[in-house]
Amino acid sequence: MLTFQAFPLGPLQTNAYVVVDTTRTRAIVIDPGTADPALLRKVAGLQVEAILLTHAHFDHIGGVDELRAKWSCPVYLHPLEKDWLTDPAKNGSARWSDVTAPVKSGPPDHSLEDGQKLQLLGETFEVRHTPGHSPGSVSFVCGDLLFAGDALFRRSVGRTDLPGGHQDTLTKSIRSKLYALPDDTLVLPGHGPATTIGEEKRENPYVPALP
Ligand SMILES: Nc1ccn([C@@H]2O[C@@H]3COP(=O)(O)O[C@H]3[C@H]2O)c(=O)n1
Repeated sequence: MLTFQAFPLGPLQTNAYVVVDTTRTRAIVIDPGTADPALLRKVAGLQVEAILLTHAHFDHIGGVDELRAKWSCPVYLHPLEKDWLTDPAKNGSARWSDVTAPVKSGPPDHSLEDGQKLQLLGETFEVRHTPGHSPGSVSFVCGDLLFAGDALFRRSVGRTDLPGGHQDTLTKSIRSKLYALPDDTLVLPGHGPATTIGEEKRENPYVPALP
């Protein structure tokens, strides 16, 4: 069985996830907001196969280059945000100098697209394009795990007032791409605690499931 651990990192306590394979030899990292020592200790001695980005706001990407350099692993990002890693204006770090220094890294190595199936850790990670919080937001489905980025939170959803955000688009993404998953799917969001699809369909005040 895959195992995973959340690391809430940085000024916005953004969840980075380390997912480890059944043999406990390989890992992937989702949304490394910083190259935090605890996260680095977790992957020390493992082969990091990839860094997956749900989107490229600064608080999800600050650890990208350090991890990529240490493990020579590729970085995956949706093409609508391909320029955001290299541009502090686009990734938001230029705007919020009160909470962050400018965040800048090299460009992504690979593009993600809706429906793509990534073979990582001996498992399939399906990409679902879930725009609305940002244009290139994606979620990753692996078995009964959903890495939802900032699309869906426990009893909340991502903000839609930032550049490229759009509320109706987010609502549509959540209903069509995430609520379509089985109720017992464990939702691992970009901020805050885990939840399940069934709970959010019943209890989420921002995007109730349609009857
Ligand atoms: N003090 C701050 C500074 C920045 N932000 C931005 O809001 C975004 C929420 O989604 P995110 O992808 O986690 O990125 C966050 C910041 O861009 C924020 O919400 N609050």
